[in-house]
Order: sequence, then structure tokens, then C-alpha cells
Amino acid sequence: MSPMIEVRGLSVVFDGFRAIDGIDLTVEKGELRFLIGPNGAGKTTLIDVITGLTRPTTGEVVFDGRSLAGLREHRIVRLGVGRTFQTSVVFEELSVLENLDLAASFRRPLWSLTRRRRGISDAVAEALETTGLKELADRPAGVLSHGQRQWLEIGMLLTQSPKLLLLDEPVAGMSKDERERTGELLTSVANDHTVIVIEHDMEFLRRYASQVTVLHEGKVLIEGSVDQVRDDPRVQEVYLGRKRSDAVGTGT
Ligand SMILES: Nc1ncnc2c1ncn2[C@@H]1O[C@H](COP(=O)(O)OP(=O)(O)OP(=O)(O)O)[C@@H](O)[C@H]1O
Repeated sequence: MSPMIEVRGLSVVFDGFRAIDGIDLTVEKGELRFLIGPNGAGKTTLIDVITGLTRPTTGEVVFDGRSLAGLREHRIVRLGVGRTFQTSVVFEELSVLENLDLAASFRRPLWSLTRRRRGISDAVAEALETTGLKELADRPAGVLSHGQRQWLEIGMLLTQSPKLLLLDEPVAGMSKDERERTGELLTSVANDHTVIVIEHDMEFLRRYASQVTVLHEGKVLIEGSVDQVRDDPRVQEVYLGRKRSDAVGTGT
């Protein structure tokens, strides 16, 4: 295996405050990696640096063998890094299909956008299939349930053929059934993509995570299997004040 992402000596300082404090992190191609840590640990900032939204103070990110230093967000997207946000970015008035088609058009050459196309592209058809949204293709995105909307966003990323997907709390606010379907979706997406997921739900981690990285105060506290991480006294300590059984499951 070779690394999809290598984070080397990364620090991010905001007005003297070290949000990221010397992180080294390697995620291999084809991994489904979970990122956890209490509020303010630096998870979102780390994702922001990988996607080019935030500039590192020191260190660098190497994506599929190429340094991302100095690249702007849209360049990084075009290299194959896709990301979902905690807040939804779908167009509610457009149908599921139109949302997917619009997302797919982002990576099509400009000339092809001016040509009238018949039917739907392979990428869109595949995204409908993978996300299980085929039956809802013609419904406006505004009527989707919370879970279906998250799957649509993942589908929108998939149409852009990313090598790496970064997902921020994909199961937050979902019903039990929706969580289960999301776990299956992530497992299937990870068959041919590298996926990094920020997630706190311990039950979800236990079922679907293999490798977990715990961040705390801008540093990597520990990396390992769900069981190793859950049983580590340092992890218990950073989630202090919470019951041991749910200690790693209640951050936001
Ligand atoms: N633009 C910014 N300016 C100043 N401080 C910031 C900025 N962005 C993040 N921070 C601070 O950096 C720290 C890390 O924030 P970050 O959002 O990365 O944490 P997190 O682990 O994602 O937390 P949460 O689980 O609450 O989303 C926090 O203390 C936050 O207040």
C-alpha cells in the first residue's frame, strides 16, 4: 500500500492559538479512517488544511505523492479531494438527479457543458445506484429526509470521481436505520476510495471503523483499533467527566 495522505509536522496558529500543534498522520490508499476527539481538538481545522481552506503555519500535506502546499481549494478538488460539510449544500428546488448532474458537471470540460446531452451520465447513474437514491431521482432535494440528503451529498462527491472523501459527522442526527445504511454506504465507497470520517458515535465506530485516530488539543493522542482507542486511559481522561462506557461517544 502507498499513502493517499501524508500530513507532516503540521501546525496551524490562529492569533497565537495553536489549533493544530505538530500533527503527523498517514492514511493509506483504500483506508476508511475515523477521526475523533473532543470539541476543539482540531479535527475540522485538519480537514480545512487538507482541502486548502486554511493555510498551515508550518508543515505540509502530501496527497497521492504530491504536495498541496500553496494550492487553492478548487485545484485541490480537481486533484481528487472531495469534502462534505456539517451544513448541507444541496439545492432544495432542484431534483436529486439535477443536483447530481450539477455536481458532475464540475469536472466536465467546459465545452461539453454547452452541448445538449441526452440521458444521464455514467457517473450520475452510478451515484444514484451507490447511494440508493434511484427511486427518488426526480423528487426535489427539499423533500428528502435528513439521511437521504446526506447520501445525496456523498453521491454528489462521487460524481466528481474523488480519490479521497472527507466526511464531517455524516450520521449526526440520523435515525438508527439511516445510520446503518450510511455505514453500509461508507463501507462500499471505501472499496474504491480512501475515506476519512469525523465521527463520534461510538456504536457506529464499533460497527464500521477499523483504524481510528484520536486528536486532542491539536495533537494526535493515539491511533489504533476502536477497542485499543476506547480502552486507552489517555482517551478516557480527555473525555473526563463522562461515563467510561460512553466516553468516546458523546463529543460533537
Ligand atoms: N478561524 C479560526 N480563528 C480562530 N480560532 C479558530 C478558528 N478555527 C478554529 N479555531 C479554534 O481552533 C480550535 C480547533 O477547532 P476545530 O473546529 O478544528 O475543532 P474540532 O475538533 O473540529 O471541534 P468540534 O468537534 O467542536 O467541531 C478551537 O479551539 C477553535 O475555537
